[in-house]
Amino acid sequence: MRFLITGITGFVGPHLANLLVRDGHEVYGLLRSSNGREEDIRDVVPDEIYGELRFIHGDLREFESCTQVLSRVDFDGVFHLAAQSHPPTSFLDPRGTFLTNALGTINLAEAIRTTTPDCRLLFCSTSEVYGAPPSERGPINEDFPIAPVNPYGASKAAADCYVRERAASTEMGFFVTRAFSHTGPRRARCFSIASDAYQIVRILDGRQEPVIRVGALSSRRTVADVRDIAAAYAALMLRAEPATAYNVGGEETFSMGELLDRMLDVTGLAGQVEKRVDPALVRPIDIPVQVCDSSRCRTLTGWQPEISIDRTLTDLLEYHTRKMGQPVDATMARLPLR
Ligand SMILES: Nc1nc2c(ncn2[C@@H]2O[C@H](COP(=O)(O)OP(=O)(O)O[C@H]3O[C@H](CO)[C@@H](O)[C@H](O)[C@@H]3O)[C@@H](O)[C@H]2O)c(=O)[nH]1
Repeated sequence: MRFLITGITGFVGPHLANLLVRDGHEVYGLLRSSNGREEDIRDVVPDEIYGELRFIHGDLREFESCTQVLSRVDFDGVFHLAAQSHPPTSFLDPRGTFLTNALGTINLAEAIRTTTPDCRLLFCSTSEVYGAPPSERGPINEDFPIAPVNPYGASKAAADCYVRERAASTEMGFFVTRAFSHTGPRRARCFSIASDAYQIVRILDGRQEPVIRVGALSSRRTVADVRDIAAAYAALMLRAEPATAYNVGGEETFSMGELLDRMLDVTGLAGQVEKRVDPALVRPIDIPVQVCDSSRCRTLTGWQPEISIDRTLTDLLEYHTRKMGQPVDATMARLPLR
């Protein structure tokens, strides 16, 4: 089949591209006209896969640009991953966040409807649309109320509702995924677990004093590996019901502090670093706990997470070591999983 991935230079996009190419699909990546850089994905895309990928330029914020992209190639499905995905940034730039996340999705969906109505659309929404439901209600399933607590969640909720409404009111094959917390190789260091991993690598390398700047270590999340999330998206593209939302998430729930301690343990730094709360990393409005119920996706597709949290954390540490341009061996020799 022939697929388009928006957000090909983002976090999940390259992992999804790997998987789809390996499964024999034809894969195109959408690059933003102004600053799309194909090379950005080479850190997790091996040469043989990279050679198979094709790229198209386009700007989701412009409707005409979306229709041009969709008119050029006859896609069977679009994985719409492109977004302003950082909740703290959404407080600083709510208009930009809505422009990309809400209007960008409307442009894309409307372009599909008017040019290639048989094309399926996976809209990558988020667990953030549920906000912070009381933890005594148990794991969050898709029937929980939409109640975002930041502009990022609100922008995704708007697009999430729009996509499902369009599919319910028309014949369009549009559906929604709501991924819970995920991390792994390529995770940017502005996100919590990757921020901790990055600092650990710097400390091991002697570039940072043994002090880790942290935010809310008490926050609890069901955490998955990014490669498992990509596999769920691929499985859902083939089987999802139109107008339906699917939670996607890991097996286990951890506090951010527990994950930091695991990384300190495996790198031999436990007890040797100070964890110092940085007010800049403490969010004025935060979500204390989110536990995922992804049984709808699992029952439909048979998908389940395969990668252990220890493997995920080790690969994340290795990724940031390589990214820093350091010889991997010195740091990685400390990791027992290698
Ligand atoms: N360990 C640690 N945790 C921190 C730090 N700073 C903040 N936290 C806390 O860790 C939690 C998770 O934050 P992130 O992993 O940065 O991501 P997020 O804000 O939950 O958003 C991500 O996940 C969503 C899905 O659940 C995505 O939709 C979103 O795009 C993004 O990927 C939050 O409660 C945050 O306050 C830190 O330095 N270290």
